[in-house]
Amino acid sequence: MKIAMLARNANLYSHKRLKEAAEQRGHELQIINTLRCYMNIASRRPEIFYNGEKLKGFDAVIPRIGTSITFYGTAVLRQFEMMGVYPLNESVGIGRSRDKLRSMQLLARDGIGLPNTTFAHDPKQTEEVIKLAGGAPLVIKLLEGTQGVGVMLADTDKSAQSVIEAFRGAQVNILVQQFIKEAGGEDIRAFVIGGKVVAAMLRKGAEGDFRSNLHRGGSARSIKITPEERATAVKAAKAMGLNVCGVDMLRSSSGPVVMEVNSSPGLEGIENATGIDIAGKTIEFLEKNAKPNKTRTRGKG
Ligand SMILES: Nc1ncnc2c1ncn2[C@@H]1O[C@H](COP(=O)(O)OP(=O)(O)OP(=O)(O)O)[C@@H](O)[C@H]1O
Ligand SMILES: [Mg+2]
Ligand SMILES: [Mg+2]
Repeated sequence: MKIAMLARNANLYSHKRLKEAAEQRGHELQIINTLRCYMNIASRRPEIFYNGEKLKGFDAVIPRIGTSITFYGTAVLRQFEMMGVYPLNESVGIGRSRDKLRSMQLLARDGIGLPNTTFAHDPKQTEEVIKLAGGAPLVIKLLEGTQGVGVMLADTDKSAQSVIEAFRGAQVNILVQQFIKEAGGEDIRAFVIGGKVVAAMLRKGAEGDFRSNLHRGGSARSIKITPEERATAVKAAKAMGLNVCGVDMLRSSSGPVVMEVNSSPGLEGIENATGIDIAGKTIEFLEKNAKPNKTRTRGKG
């Protein structure tokens, strides 16, 4: 196969591992800097150019699009889709995953367990929103945060109110969510490839932090998840329309609840914690599925 990987930094662990895994299996993998691609949206003749040359002959594309370039990155990926190149994850699925509210709505529709979540535009509804989410303690999240930045815990209704009002005043979109205290600062990352959980880890936040993100100083270890957790992760991936993703869940007293689904999950934490060759499994998935014009998005946008 000839594989394109849309990524900005070729030296990141995940990117190096995917390249290595592809080459080990006899494929060619070209790292393409997403922001340096330019496109010709010509009628019936979609083209992408890179460093002055037309990109052609690719069987598959691996999107590793950072959250800061979602708009341009998904446009470049969509152009590959229009050309009939098989995407590891489709542009539509990535777009969904980048908006927490949109993701939650899709997951809720499919009956997937979620923390009680509320959203409002009008600052006058703050009190109602707090009540609807079940009252303090509450978690307040920026709609487009990542790596745990922009996730806050409000201990009282009063502090929740002032945080919500501050963000609303600054025109920032937020979610207000029930705090799952019984999770004890731990969450589960289930790594899904092609409708199966291939690895799972338990992440624990740094001392005194309720956020378990590894980027915030958390630690991780391999765990065996329950059949219910496994089914929830698989269902969440399907609801989002993602072939490869990291499903983050909390262990609540009423079973697993999904916090978010990451469409470009990092490989370093999960490979180190579990010893599982995620990069190899990803390339294997492409070997089985990457056929020309197999993308479902093609023609749908
Ligand atoms: N409702 C909640 N109850 C308890 N803990 C929570 C809740 N929501 C988030 N957390 C904790 O905060 C962390 C960060 O939250 P979340 O994953 O939603 O944010 P993020 O910034 O998008 O992170 P990521 O880098 O994983 O995309 C979670 O991993 C979890 O440990
Ligand atoms: Mg996120
Ligand atoms: Mg998270």
